[in-house]
Amino acid sequence: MSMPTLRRFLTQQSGERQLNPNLIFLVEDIAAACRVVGNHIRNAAFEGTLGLAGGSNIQGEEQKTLDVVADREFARICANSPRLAALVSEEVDEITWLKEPEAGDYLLYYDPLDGSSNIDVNLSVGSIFSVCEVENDGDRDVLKQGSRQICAGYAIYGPATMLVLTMGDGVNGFSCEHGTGDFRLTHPGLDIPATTSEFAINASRYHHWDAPVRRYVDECLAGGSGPRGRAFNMRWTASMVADVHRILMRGGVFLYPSDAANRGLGGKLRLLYEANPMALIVEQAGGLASTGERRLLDLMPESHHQRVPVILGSRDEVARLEGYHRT
Ligand SMILES: O=P(O)(O)OC[C@H]1O[C@](O)(COP(=O)(O)O)[C@@H](O)[C@@H]1O
Ligand SMILES: [Mg+2]
Ligand SMILES: [Mg+2]
Repeated sequence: MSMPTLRRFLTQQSGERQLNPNLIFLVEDIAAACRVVGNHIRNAAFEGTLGLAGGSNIQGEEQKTLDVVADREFARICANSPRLAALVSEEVDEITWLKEPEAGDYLLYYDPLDGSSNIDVNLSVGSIFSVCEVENDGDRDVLKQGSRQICAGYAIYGPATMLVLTMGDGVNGFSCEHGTGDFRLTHPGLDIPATTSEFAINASRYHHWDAPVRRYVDECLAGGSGPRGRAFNMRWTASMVADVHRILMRGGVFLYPSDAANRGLGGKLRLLYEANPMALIVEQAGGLASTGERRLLDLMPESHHQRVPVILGSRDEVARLEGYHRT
């Protein structure tokens, strides 16, 4: 079975799908950053980087030392990319401008370490990223609709490190080969089944949920004798990357909805570097991604750390949830 490297995959796209060499450089830098972050995570006990960093980010969340390390590595490695104009990171309050933006330059949005509450218990975590293009010379607007993303992906640091990538033409999974460090195409053409019997939600928030979400989960939990007429399974890892990865591998639906406790903040997950990249990946793999009321990729961002409700995964379940929100 042929397993081309990420470089070979990116450079072999032909015809209309041919990629700009500067975008290839950037994706390779992102992959290098993910490889380095994965190594730091694996060596954290030796490097003394487990535990809290002692500060908090703009979201008021306590930073883990590895949140800070991962952010620094992304910035250090990707800043080499020739046409990268700006970085928007979960861990940095302001936008980092690397150059005067020109039309065709790139904007990189990233969550350097996702699911960081799992770090100290040695469970799967990841990094999420998204790339948009500067439209006009001098344009410093980073608030782009998700549908304008030209590339999105994530790395999962699990039993194997994997990079899952879309360049707007399907979704492909690359595994990091231990020893060479090469990312090789091991999971081409990922496709989310339209139907599923598995959902993922933090059920400890049940008492905060709105009626449509309660209805959906209650119906799933009712099993074979309930309105859905079949048994559902439930999984929640508290790492969006791990939960979305499972959905790409075997289907499912993921919910971090708006609820009575997070509505004032807009939701929990961040639009530009969590929801949008995952929404593009899920749609490109044949699934749907919604706030419950609207397609995520159509939202017009209002601020670069904006939070949103997220419901994504297998088409039939997301469509059903949207239906419950309409009634
Ligand atoms: O702790 P909760 O409420 O279950 O939230 C878990 C969610 O928060 C997140 O950890 C947020 O990501 P960060 O670790 O980047 O802040 C998601 O990965 C995950 O889905
Ligand atoms: Mg995150
Ligand atoms: Mg994070």
